[in-house]
Amino acid sequence: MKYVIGVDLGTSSVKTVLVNQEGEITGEATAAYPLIQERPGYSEQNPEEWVNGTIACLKKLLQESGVPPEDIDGVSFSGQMHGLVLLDEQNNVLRNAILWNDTRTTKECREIEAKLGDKLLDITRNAALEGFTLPKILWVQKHEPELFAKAARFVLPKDYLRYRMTGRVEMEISDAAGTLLLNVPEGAWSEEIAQAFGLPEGFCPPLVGSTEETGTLTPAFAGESGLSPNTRVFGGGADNACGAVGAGIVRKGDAMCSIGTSGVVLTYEEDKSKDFAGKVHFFNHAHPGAFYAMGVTLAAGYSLSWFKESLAPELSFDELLAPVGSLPPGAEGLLFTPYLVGERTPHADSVIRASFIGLSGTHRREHLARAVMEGITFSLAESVELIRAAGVTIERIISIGGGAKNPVWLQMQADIFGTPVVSLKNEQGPAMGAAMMAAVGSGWFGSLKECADKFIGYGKTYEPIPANVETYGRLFKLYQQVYEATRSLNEGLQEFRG
Ligand SMILES: Nc1ncnc2c1ncn2[C@@H]1O[C@H](COP(=O)(O)OP(=O)(O)O)[C@@H](O)[C@H]1O
Ligand SMILES: O=C(CO)[C@@H](O)[C@H](O)COP(=O)(O)O
Repeated sequence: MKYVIGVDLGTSSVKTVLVNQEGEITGEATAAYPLIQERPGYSEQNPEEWVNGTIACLKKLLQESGVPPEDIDGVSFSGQMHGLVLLDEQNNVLRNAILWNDTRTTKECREIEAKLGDKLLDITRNAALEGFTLPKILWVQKHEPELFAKAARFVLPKDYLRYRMTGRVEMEISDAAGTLLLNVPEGAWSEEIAQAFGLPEGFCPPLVGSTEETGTLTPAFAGESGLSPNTRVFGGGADNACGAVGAGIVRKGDAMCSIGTSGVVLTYEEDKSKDFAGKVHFFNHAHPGAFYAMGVTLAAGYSLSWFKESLAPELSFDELLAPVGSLPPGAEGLLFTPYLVGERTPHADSVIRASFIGLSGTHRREHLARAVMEGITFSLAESVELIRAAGVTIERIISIGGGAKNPVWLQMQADIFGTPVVSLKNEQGPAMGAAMMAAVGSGWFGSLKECADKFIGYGKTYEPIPANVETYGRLFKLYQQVYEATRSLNEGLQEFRG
């Protein structure tokens, strides 16, 4: 039997999975690493931690599985998006990586908008957000000019890890899409943008595709990890592209709803001219020539885990949610907006905070829990609405993440989105998507579509219940008013925040 490895380089940990030719996970290892948060809004990591964590995982994977290294055909990656890793001429790391959830770059975003005007959307198809990479580059250029003068190129987190494994500096395209330096429809670096911000020649590394081979392991990395130096290494993808591949979102009409710590609604797109006016992200997919549109709710599962930790830490999620199914849609007049850490889609707003609206003396803990689940789903429904408004037909939504573990929530998603919602039989997340890229790269399948047909099994389908769809339609209109109604209140409260 042959194997591939998927490496999911996340924000809090790296997870590696060993997958056989049947698509079965035969080994798994994770290693955590810290966030460095020196000031409010700052979020950094030391790239060396990613490399050390990955080596530890690979060693464990080999030891525990007993699989001979020569039977592992290939390795590929899923990466936390947008993080800036600056390299000097010799490819030494110049400073800690500045991560996707670092929000120090509001000024730089406004500068990008002022300098590029309409060209920003025409070329990158995305709005300037603090999380993206170009604003981080401009921040270093402005605040650390001596260090920036030494910067020869930049890479993203998983591309740095791949460089350390192969010795080749390349950037994979689905991840490059989140830099604001890529011409997304053309799938090529935008020289115009690089020049507009005075970035040196060669600053953007050569692009590679997700299933494209990027060499084999260096003898040094093979020695440290225990893998064979003949192991082939493939491009990989942005974590959301890998999540989509791992959920089988590789065909027109397919959409994904992921409720993890954050929440994502994502649709597969083939038309590169599709115009979302920057209201949702539009990125290159891992499938060559394809794209995806994506809306993000920053505190999705996080809102429910905050609620559980604050009000019922002694209960499991299943215990907390057990009474929720007997309540009617709307939790008897209670709405929740999930803005615990600000929001991204449809309101890119770091100041807004969450609200319960309509709280009454008759409400009990289960009403609040239901309102939180509904509020998270309404927020994701705003992304669904924006994507549909651009003319996209969504035939079914594959639901993944912690939120897909609860059948009441899956039915709620079908009723609020007004679309059949399908769970996966054996969900493995972005690491599986990464392994699938290695499987296709290794020649096991002709395409990611073929691989998805073999590796991914669907579970139950939840059909929308017409009476609930009607009730939620009315509640959604009220929910959508809460943002504007609470915006200036939150601006006023900002000075009192800890
Ligand atoms: N049994 C459950 N029922 C409903 N929601 C759950 C359950 N378990 C976890 N969750 C939700 O899923 C979230 C975690 O999802 P997960 O996909 O593991 O997130 P991540 O990988 O981003 O940490 C939690 O914050 C919680 O809101
Ligand atoms: O910023 C984005 C996408 O635009 C995030 O999806 C990060 O890529 C999240 O990484 P993890 O939380 O999955 O580590």
